[in-house]
Amino acid sequence: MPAGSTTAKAPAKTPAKRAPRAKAAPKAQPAPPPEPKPTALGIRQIYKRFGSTVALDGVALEVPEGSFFGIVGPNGAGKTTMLSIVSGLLRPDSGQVVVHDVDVWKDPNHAKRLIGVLPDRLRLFDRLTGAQLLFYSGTLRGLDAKTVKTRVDDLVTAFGLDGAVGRLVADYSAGMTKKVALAAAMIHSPRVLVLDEPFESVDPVSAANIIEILQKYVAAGGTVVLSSHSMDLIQRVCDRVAIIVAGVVLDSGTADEVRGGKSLEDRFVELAGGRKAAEGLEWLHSFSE
Ligand SMILES: Nc1ncnc2c1ncn2[C@@H]1O[C@H](COP(=O)(O)OP(=O)(O)OP(=O)(O)O)[C@@H](O)[C@H]1O
Repeated sequence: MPAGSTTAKAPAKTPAKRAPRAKAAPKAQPAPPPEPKPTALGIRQIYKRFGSTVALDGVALEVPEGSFFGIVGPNGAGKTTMLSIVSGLLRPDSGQVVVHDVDVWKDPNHAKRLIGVLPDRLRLFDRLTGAQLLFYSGTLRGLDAKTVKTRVDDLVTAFGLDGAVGRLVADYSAGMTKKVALAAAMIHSPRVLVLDEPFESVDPVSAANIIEILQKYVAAGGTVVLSSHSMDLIQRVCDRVAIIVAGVVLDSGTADEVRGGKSLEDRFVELAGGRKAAEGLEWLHSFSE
């Protein structure tokens, strides 16, 4: 027997009672990619000239349902022209716009029921009071009087216009006019809101209020497309962005994709061709009197 070996038999181990093996948890499957959202607004190869000025040079954009979509671009880039075409106010030379599968230019009546518009140059019936204007807007959209009245009351409260609705719109300040026009654009609960510079002239408290209204609208499945010169605001509230320069979309996508790690303002300045040096105005510094 080899040294070191032992004859003592180890006591036979009574097999420990095994706990019943827990069923293996099913392997976690990677979450399927989210279904792409349907297109709320499709802008397809839009061209528009005014005489020799090319305002839109083949603009194409897809805006998914439930987006808060911001359009930025320098003065004269074509933002208003594009939003006017999208909302059926201006006919393109060629191209197509669809809103929830309805062709804006083939079926304008149907398309306009789906869209609420805040145009750039407001042409409101300003000899009406705010309340009359809102009532008129709702009635024009085919709502019955009782529904319009309820919605007018809700909108007036939401936009903080309580003290102003009895006055003529012609006497409103620029910001109040913007707010009443925005309320009028929403009264028929459209599926897409097209807003050209909605925050221009609006004070910061009212702007925050409007943003909250729009965010709730988007959370409920509505789609907002707006233009603004406030890069900070667009960066803060929009989940998708397009940068338009000289009638061409130079970049579009999620806000993070477009920013590419920079601020939206820096990216905008980069695409818009950089800042111009403020030279040649020396005469401005030699005051006449
Ligand atoms: N009715 C019109 N007649 C002639 N030219 C026009 C008309 N409307 C727009 N344009 C021209 O088309 C181009 C695009 O103008 P648009 O108003 O769409 O620009 P924008 O991006 O909205 O500018 P801004 O930021 O200054 O509001 C500009 O060169 C403008 O002068």
